[in-house]
Amino acid sequence: MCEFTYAIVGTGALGGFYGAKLQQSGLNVHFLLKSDCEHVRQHGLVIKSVDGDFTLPRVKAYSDVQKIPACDVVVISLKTTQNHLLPQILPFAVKDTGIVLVLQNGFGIEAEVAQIVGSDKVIGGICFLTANKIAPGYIRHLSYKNIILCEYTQNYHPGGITERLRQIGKDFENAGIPVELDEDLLLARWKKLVWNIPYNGLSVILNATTAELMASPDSSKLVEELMYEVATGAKALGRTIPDTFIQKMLHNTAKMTPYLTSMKIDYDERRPMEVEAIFGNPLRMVQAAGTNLPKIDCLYQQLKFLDAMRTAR
Ligand SMILES: NC(=O)c1ccc[n+]([C@@H]2O[C@H](COP(=O)([O-])OP(=O)(O)OC[C@H]3O[C@@H](n4cnc5c(N)ncnc54)[C@H](OP(=O)(O)O)[C@@H]3O)[C@@H](O)[C@H]2O)c1
Ligand SMILES: CC(C)(CO)[C@@H](O)C(=O)[O-]
Repeated sequence: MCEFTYAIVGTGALGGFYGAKLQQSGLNVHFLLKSDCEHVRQHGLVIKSVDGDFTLPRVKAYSDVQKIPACDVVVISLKTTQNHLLPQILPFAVKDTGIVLVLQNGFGIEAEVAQIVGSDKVIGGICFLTANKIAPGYIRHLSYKNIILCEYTQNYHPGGITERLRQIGKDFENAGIPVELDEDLLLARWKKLVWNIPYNGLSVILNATTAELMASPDSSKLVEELMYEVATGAKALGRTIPDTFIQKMLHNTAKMTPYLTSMKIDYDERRPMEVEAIFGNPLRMVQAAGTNLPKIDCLYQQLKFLDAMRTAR
């Protein structure tokens, strides 16, 4: 089987980390950047990682997508707030026989990408990573790194384990990233929302770290109630999230090093927050199935208000 070539669309914390690991393992990786392009072209990428630091002094860095050779796998690692750019990017970056791998948080992005490239070209990846970009081309990897990979199919029907899924999985595994292949993208995405909905949302509204949210009986109760409401949403779409999964998330997060969510960092730095991908899209899908999620909806309205205030002030 031929070696896949990779394009990283958005070389920030997540794209920079995974892209650098793939290149370090010997693969041919092309990096699309915006403000950091010139710096990275000159100095490469620096990864400061709990697993060991490394530098890639030479990387193929581009600011113009039309200059990237079409690749076998195009990894979307922009913030979802920039996804309106994808129709201008993806048709150039992906080969006719290629695949688009969505590594962003949230729900419903694969369906949007399928509108651009076709539903047979889309794979979803759920990332358990804590990393930040702390300077141009400088990424700090704090903990976790594993990915769940799933085929996307129209209407999120379980997609099976395909050969191409296995090959991408192997590429990441060879790069030192633990990968799980799963058949059910919809369930995997909703399980990730069990974490992102309460912690991302409440960290902004209550101005708190994960540790602070878990230390107070009031906020930890709210976290738990929101998690159960996510499970209700998944159930409305025909998927079951077991209680044991929720209890494990609560337990693991309580033990986690105090963590400022990416939504909180975006809010504090006055950047747009990923409100639609993490809250709006899942809420709309569940509402279309006839179910309301009042606590999540309340959080969504508050976050939308704060997001709008960022540009109004
Ligand atoms: N970081 C994590 O640990 C983590 C974990 C799980 C999931 N995620 C998800 O992964 C996604 C990416 O998050 P992130 O933390 O990696 O964000 P990030 O550090 O902000 O990276 C996004 C990158 O995209 C670049 N970009 C924006 N517009 C661009 C354009 N037109 N062309 C090329 N590059 C462009 C940005 O460059 P500029 O800085 O120049 O704007 C930035 O470096 C999000 O959906 C997030 O929720 C992240
Ligand atoms: C949940 C998380 C903190 C760690 O897996 C991270 O993946 C994230 O911010 O979504």
